[in-house]
Amino acid sequence: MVETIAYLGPQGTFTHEATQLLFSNKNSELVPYPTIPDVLTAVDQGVSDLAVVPVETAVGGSVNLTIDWLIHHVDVPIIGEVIYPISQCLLVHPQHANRPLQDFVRIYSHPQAIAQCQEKIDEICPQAEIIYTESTAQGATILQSNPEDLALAIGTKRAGETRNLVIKEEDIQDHQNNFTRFIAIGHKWVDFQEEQKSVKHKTSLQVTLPSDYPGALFQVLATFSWRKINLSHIESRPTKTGLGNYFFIIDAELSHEHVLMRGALAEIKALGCNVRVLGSYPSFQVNELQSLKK
Ligand SMILES: O=C(O)C(=O)C[C@]1(C(=O)O)C=C[C@@H](O)C=C1
Repeated sequence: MVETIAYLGPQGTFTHEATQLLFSNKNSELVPYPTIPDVLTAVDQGVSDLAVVPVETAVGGSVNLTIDWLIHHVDVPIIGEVIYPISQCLLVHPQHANRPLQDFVRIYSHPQAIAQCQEKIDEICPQAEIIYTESTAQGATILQSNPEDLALAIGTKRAGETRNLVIKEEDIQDHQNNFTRFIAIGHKWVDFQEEQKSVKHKTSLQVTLPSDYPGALFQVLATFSWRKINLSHIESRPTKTGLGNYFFIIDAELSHEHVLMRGALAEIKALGCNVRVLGSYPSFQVNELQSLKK
């Protein structure tokens, strides 16, 4: 049966690339949605089998929209993640390909892509107005359909190629270690493509501390520490029930079925914490963009 996989589109986003990478061995139909809530809702409501969204970027940190929707609006487990290198390209409409960069009055892109290229923009096009879009590929689409607009877009090479735009420059991000973490969610377990090497197995937890309990967070962290379970991420997000009320989101590098993790979870519950397992899943790391070009 053909699986449907929702992703943050349109075609040519970094999320699209990450989705193709994760599911390239599958007989699947990739369906673009314009916003992160639309993607997550599609799988929550059963319109789509699986979904892929960004969850953390190297420059901007956590993608709060993704985390808040996973916590507050949908109830679908994380089943995999890929840490993927982001190569930003400067795109231009062919009609303006030979113009000097100081002629351009606008740049379209996703806020994270702009942040990743801020120094470059200040250097080559400081006069341009920044117009934020829902995705990098949406910016490329706007450029394609408005040839009269003296504008640039920042996004994937593929977004430029598929829209007949000119790739003016590649790798324009300010820092070369520019990775984004994408997660796949779904109600069914998936065998990711065989050549993918799972470098780690992670478990993501949402922990609510008991109120008025001195040192509660310290004790939660100690349950992992003395079992030597490595934590790759910890952050707090508002419970939305009142000022100062927070959940902790903790990523631990072990399967939730491992005896040590089961022990840690039991101990955290015994402390009076509420624990929700957001997912226990393989984590893949792609170091070189070359491995995608197949
Ligand atoms: O706009 C895209 O191409 C996306 O896939 C979104 C997104 C993000 O949310 O950070 C993904 C990776 C890059 O960091 C820039 C943008």
